[in-house]
Amino acid sequence: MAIHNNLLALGVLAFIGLNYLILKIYRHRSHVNRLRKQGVCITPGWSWVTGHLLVFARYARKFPRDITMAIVMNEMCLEFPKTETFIVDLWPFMNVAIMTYNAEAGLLVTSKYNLPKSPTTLDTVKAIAGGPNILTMNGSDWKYWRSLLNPGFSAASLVDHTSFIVDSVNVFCRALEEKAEKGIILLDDYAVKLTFDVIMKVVMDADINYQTSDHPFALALANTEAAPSVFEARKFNPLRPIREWYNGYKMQNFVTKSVKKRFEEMKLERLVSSNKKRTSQAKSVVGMTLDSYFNEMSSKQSLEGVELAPGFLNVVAYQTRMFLLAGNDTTSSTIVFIYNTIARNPEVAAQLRQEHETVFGPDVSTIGAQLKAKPALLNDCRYTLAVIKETLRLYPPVAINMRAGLPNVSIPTLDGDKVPTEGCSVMVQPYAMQINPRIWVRPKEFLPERWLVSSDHELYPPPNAYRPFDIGPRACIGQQLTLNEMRIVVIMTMRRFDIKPAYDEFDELARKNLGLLGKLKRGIVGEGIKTFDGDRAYQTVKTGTHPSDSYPCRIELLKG
Ligand code: HEM
Repeated sequence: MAIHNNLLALGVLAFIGLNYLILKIYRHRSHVNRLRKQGVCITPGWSWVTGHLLVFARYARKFPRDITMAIVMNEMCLEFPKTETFIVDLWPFMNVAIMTYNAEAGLLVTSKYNLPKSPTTLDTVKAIAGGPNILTMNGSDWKYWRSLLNPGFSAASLVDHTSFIVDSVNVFCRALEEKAEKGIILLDDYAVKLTFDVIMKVVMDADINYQTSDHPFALALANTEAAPSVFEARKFNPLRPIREWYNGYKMQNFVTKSVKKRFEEMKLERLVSSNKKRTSQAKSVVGMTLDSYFNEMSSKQSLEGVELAPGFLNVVAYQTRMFLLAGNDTTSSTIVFIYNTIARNPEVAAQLRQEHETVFGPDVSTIGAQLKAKPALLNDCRYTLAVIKETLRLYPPVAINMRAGLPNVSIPTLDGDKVPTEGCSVMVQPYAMQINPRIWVRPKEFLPERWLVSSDHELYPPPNAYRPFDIGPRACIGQQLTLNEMRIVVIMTMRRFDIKPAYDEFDELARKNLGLLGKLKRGIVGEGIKTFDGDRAYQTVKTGTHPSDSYPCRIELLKG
């Protein structure tokens, strides 16, 4: 009898669940259908049951399995040259999405209307950041944090960072030197460690030396997947939430401990100096945050027994974790793609070396000291900056800017229609926009000179169509820092090393080392597609953006 009752209860629950699901699907698809009937431009092949999921899967089959979603989206974009804005329905993976790669529409979304960040943004980064943070917040919360942290990224503060960036790049160079002429290395691993050392210093004022020894936070971060590609099975791994919880716990633990320690140090400094305005440690993200915490306390309040409020400590930890994510893989993957584009364009390498010799002279060993003494020398390397900008045009590491639609806000299409945004996610596609053949001349070619020509030249970049850092009030706070860091890396390595991709050798080795199961699988499904646009190095996602297979390469030492 008891079993019978339990089965009945289960049956009723399943029935309610199924009806709820059907109702949800119906509501969602009706929204798309309404837009369709209004004549809004929509990707062909939509169905009431699967939306565009099967269409998307068909597009995805043309690419390597691990490629970023943005490249697949770009392929969809190519179908809409007349509107440059269209609807895609990938529910339940995402809300009804308005995709746009139109420069003017993108500007409206992120500047004029400055649409709010979509709740999906927090879902995507929650495993890493732990909770709401500057990237995901809206309204007054966001304003508070942005104005608090902006000064730490001002030109004057960035000059202060030059010295430790140079030191970190020196460690990077020593690591490459050790591996030079010795076999294949995975360059991405080295670049990630370098950028992690730098971002830890900027955010927490911590010298963690991840380039020379392991670090628990970095390992936990690397093991957490922010947003695996939509079509990857690992997204559905039932163990994933447990692993994410464990890594999140380790990250939160490390950050809160460090913040508490810093809080006590700053408190002591204020007590000793009785200067309640600013302490010497207020330059890092954590330092600035704690400084404002002290400053907001009533001046009469004694510092002696003051503790950090647990709620505030948590928010600081979320912000810190977000910064460590935002500043790491974005920069490291761009560094690797810079080397890749240089390897594919030898004339670019020659021009870079020529520029560095002109600015810093023939003795490569003095570059670090020169940069420390005069950080403004970076500005004399205009071609270097052009190479970095052009790499970011073709390989933008943040491949989608997602916002939430609002009532009464519509996005114009190129042919003059309007797409109502209410209830939709609005997704600006920087990659598709940055290679849009309607507005860019020779869009797929790597041409650093675009960034050096005058405005009447045909190669001159079209307005508002270059947005690797986003455009508008929510644009990347770290963009000048990362451009400085990347310039220092290129300047300090170009005349010491020649870096060549070694995918052929790597793939051959992988084929030889295949186990029985691997061979069987290859026999059945084949090797799969391994290149994009003829290049074996393409963008994949793991935590953030990374080059495929971590970029196997060989390092050659240059005499000089
Ligand atoms: C090549 C390197 C980088 C690229 C391409 C990049 C790109 C971007 C983009 C596109 C956004 C807007 C994201 C969105 O709308 O969802 C953004 C925001 C942000 N970035 Fe970066 N970023 C880079 C490096 C950095 C670094 C080094 C830091 C840290 C110092 C950083 C910190 C942030 C933060 C905190 C935000 C949120 C800003 C806000 O909403 O107010 N980024 N970045």
